[in-house]
Amino acid sequence: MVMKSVDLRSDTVTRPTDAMREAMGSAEVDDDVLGYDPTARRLEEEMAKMMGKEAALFVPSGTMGNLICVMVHCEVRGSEVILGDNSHIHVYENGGISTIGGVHPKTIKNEEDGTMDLAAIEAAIRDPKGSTFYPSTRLICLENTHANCGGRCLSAEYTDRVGDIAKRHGLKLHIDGARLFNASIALGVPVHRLVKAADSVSVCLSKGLGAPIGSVIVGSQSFIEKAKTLRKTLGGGMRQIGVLCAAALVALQENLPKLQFDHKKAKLLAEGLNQLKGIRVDVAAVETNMIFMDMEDGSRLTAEKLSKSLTEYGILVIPANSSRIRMVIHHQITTSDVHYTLSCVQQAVQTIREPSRN
Ligand SMILES: Cc1ncc(COP(=O)(O)O)c(C=O)c1O
Ligand SMILES: C[C@@H](O)[C@H](N)C(=O)O
Repeated sequence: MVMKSVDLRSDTVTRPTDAMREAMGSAEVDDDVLGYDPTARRLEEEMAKMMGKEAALFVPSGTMGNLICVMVHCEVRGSEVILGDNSHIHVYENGGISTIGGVHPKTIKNEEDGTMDLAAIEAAIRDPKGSTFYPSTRLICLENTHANCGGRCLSAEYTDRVGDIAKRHGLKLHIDGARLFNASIALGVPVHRLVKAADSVSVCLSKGLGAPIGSVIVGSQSFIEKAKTLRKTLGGGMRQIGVLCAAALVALQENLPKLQFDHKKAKLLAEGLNQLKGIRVDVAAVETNMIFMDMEDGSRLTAEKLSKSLTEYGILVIPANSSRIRMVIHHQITTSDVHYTLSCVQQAVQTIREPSRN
């Protein structure tokens, strides 16, 4: 019997707030292909300033933001990018950097904390003398926070060290910062400091910030000019985008301060889940808004069975694998939703583990 609906599938599931809808309805707009949409300009200028970069560009999605950044950095045929084997760009973007961008991926193992071993990064850089046979390394990509590592944060110091490697070898550094604001709030470090070493960053407005659509990429003025042309080539040149950017401006104002509460609710949920028999959660690894709930061997639990059972209570989650469920907190999840979820998981686990008792 569904008592209420709690959508923990992702922080991409939020609905625009009334304030966002109002701003969208009254947004000042113009054709952003023929000129500049004034509201888009405002958002882009605000984001460039926050990130400490020269310029910014609104793009329809984080996937397109990453693709554009990789393609601009790797515009020479035979380019190679070093990135994590568990990175969103490598796992969830349909191989776009290769199939569309013609860029060769060189993956390195992501550590549990979302980093890549620094020595392994340096060892993966191609020797320019081998260019007869090998692709040429041109870019290193990081992801902060790291989604497939459970929303783990990369420190500014680690990012700087990767930036030093890139500079030493004449490479560029891109950060997939889909949830960069979550990292900033969790670490207590301003976003511009987290990305100081980066040549480009893609930041999602449509995740924890709760905007309905879009991402923003930032970089140098010349980089963004190339990115704008490529956005058009990829079909991302849009007209009165102020309607979308107005919602993003509201999201920055209203929801950025709320991210800290998302993290607190994630911790509360993680601690409660970890008390349940048959369930294990690495509570210390819950640094931001994501929780990985693992089913213990011999518990009779599987991610498929448990997620299906939770649906009957109105709890929506996505299995990460056969014995792991991912839960993502966002600003439209209340503390009461967290307590309801805990109670439903407890009942669902008991029903699966001890069917005879029910
Ligand atoms: C880490 C990360 N990067 C990029 C993306 C892509 O963003 P979009 O879904 O807007 O394409 C996502 C998820 O959506 C993500 O989790
Ligand atoms: C699944 C993935 O593409 C999305 N970014 C999410 O974290 O929900």
